[in-house]
Amino acid sequence: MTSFDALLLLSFGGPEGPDDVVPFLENVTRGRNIPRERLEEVGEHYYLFGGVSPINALCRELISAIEADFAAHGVGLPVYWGNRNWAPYLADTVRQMKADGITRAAAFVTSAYSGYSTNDQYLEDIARARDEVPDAPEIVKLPVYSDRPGFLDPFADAARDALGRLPEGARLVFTAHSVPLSQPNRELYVAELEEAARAVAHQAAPGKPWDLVYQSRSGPPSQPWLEPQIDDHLEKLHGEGVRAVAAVPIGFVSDHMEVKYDLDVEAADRAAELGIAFARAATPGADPRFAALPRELLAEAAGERG
Ligand SMILES: CC1=C(CCC(=O)O)c2cc3nc(cc4[nH]c(cc5[nH]c(cc1n2)c(C)c5CCC(=O)O)c(CCC(=O)O)c4C)C(CCC(=O)O)=C3C
Ligand SMILES: [Fe+2]
Repeated sequence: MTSFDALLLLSFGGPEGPDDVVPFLENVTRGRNIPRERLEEVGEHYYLFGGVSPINALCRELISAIEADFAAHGVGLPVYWGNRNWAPYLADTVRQMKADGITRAAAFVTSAYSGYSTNDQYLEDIARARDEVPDAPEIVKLPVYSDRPGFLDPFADAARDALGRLPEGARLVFTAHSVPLSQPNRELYVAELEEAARAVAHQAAPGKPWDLVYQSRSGPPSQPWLEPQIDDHLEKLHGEGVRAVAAVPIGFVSDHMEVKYDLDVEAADRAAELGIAFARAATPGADPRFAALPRELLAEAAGERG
């Protein structure tokens, strides 16, 4: 760990009250060609929860769990937190790190996969934030971790738990955030999602069928995105006689708005209409095994540098 002097938790950010919702959505979608109706619809999801996204509280919980893991293993690094789209903004965090004398930080991102939205865009965030701060500390993004037990094992337990709440013969349905087919590195994102889903299915329900589908589609209807969407897939499964579904949000690390609304409200409603029993598996969140990942990745990254 000697080659790093801080850990940076890098996340998406979310609104913390009703007045934050519109400016947050403007930050997220600046220059991204998202239809106005879609934004108004997503705004309503946030207002339904008092304008508060769950994501910032989840980051605070994860930081506490990482700090506990560091303390238990004698790692003395401070943990910083910065976001792409809401306070604490990454540039402000980098400025604070500089003021504190940090020279070389490792970044743990709250997204496990390769792909533009899930990896490359966070690298752009780091570069932009560093540009804003004179003599900014070096920031090295830790590798993607969708194949690590610290990420997969909590999902496997959660998938088993969700199946346990359903009648026999329930189908495991993994979900991830859809992205445009034109997005750079989309193939890598999909390949890693399939690998992760296969590994969790193998642990939670060996030999049973499973599916990988998508959720939270955005963008103009004319633009093709990854499919099928979970709602359409529920209909198809219903047609095949499936009467129970355990949804596993393998594309996410915590229960943020896409999970709380798009799965727990929207997909759950659709399942109820179809007469499908529906259970949603928990995400890793602040699971100690997940919170140990930054330390494990740090040790590997430091080791590689000798
Ligand atoms: C792959 C992926 C992840 C997983 C990786 C990761 O976790 O980073 C993710 C996470 C998240 N996405 C989030 C929120 C939003 N994403 C949007 C829009 C978009 N997401 C996209 C992709 C992804 N998004 C894309 C291709 C767009 C279109 C615009 C663009 O090309 O950028 C919009 C605009 C409205 C809408 O169109 O939905 C919002 C509000 C939140 C916060 C939730 C909370 O507040 O709890 C989180 C964690
Ligand atoms: Fe998103």
